[in-house]
Amino acid sequence: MRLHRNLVFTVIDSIHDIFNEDVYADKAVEKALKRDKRWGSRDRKFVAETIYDIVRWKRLYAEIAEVKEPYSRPNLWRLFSVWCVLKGIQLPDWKQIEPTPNRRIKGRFDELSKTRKFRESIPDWIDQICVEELGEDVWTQEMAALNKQAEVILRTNTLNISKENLRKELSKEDIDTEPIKGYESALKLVERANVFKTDAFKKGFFEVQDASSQLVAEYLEVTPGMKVVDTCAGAGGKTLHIASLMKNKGQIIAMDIYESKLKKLKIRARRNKVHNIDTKVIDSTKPIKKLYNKADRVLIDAPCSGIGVLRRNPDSKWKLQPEFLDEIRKVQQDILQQYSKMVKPGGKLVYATCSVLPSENQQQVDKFLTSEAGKEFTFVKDNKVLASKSGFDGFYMAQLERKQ
Ligand SMILES: C[S@@+](CC[C@H](N)C(=O)[O-])C[C@H]1O[C@@H](n2cnc3c(N)ncnc32)[C@H](O)[C@@H]1O
Repeated sequence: MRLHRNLVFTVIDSIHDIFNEDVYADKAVEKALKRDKRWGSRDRKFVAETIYDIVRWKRLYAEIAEVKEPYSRPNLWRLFSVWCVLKGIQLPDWKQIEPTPNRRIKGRFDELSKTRKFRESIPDWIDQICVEELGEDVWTQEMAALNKQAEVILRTNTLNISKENLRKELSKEDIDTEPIKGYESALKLVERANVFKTDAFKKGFFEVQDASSQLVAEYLEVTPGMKVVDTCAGAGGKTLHIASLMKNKGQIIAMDIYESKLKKLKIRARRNKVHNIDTKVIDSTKPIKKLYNKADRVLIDAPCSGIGVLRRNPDSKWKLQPEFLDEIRKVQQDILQQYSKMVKPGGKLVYATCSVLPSENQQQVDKFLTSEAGKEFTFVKDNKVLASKSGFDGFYMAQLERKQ
């Protein structure tokens, strides 16, 4: 493989932004891909995948290269050299690249690979918490799975097209997909492609959504005509799925503390031809109280550590802080206590996270069920989705029913 200077310089600038300037990796990649309109799909793939690789393996590469943060330009080039050697790419003869014997890099890689926190490139504190909560064996497998590149999964918007017809439409646009057993509306891309450019996307035939995430709306067991509150709706990934399952009939109230996210949801709803969503910003306790005892279904897709979706957001490993985890666990319990009151007697509540940590998942549900507010509910079922078992994101979902 021949390395192109402008592509590699873009990678170096981007990892500088991510590691030294606290820019989110997806934003840095977005910016990088806008740098040169002449780049073809292979160039773009190189830029995006190399940035994500170096972000994912930062700790391992830094240990191999013996560099410390904040990374100077020469040290960013050293990280890049490690990436090249481990990928089997010959180091170019450029002045930025110090001659480093491949033997030395490979030797350090073999040595460091004996220790999980280096091999899987994970901060000590996350490794420690996950071992405590999941046990050595489960965590070792889980972390290896969370370091794999995520496949692109689509959710058919069955309001507008069937899964089979969507396959045909996409194939006309040279995108091959295959169904995934056990996931009603999901299609997996055979090869990565920019699906957002397709006519099928513009016509609202699908959304990009991981297969595990697609289990959440189904867990709510909605039917057309119900009143459903999606309390942490964000930009509406799951709200749109709920609307599809309700066949556009009934009412969905999509709530979030950020108006900007709900604005994005509205744009997506229009493209999806969804007409039964009302949005409501949670700017006080008022909008919640107004809905006490009113909803057939309440979804709490709670803010969480995101440890189940590290395949997609590898930079979270470096941005996450122990204090944030403590804080978010408090928010999760608080949300459960308050928002559960919107469920009407006989109605159902689903609590979900994209984390695999029991302290954010079943322990939160257990704590809630033994509290005053939780006494009104019975536990129906839960699903602990591990990336290592499912092949998709790590997720948790629990269904509770309010007593009559
Ligand atoms: C896991 S994300 C939701 C993802 C979204 N449901 C989807 O499927 O695309 C959690 C959301 O909770 C919101 N949030 C954080 N604190 C909240 C609170 N106290 N009440 C309601 N929403 C909150 C965040 O803004 C974020 O959008």
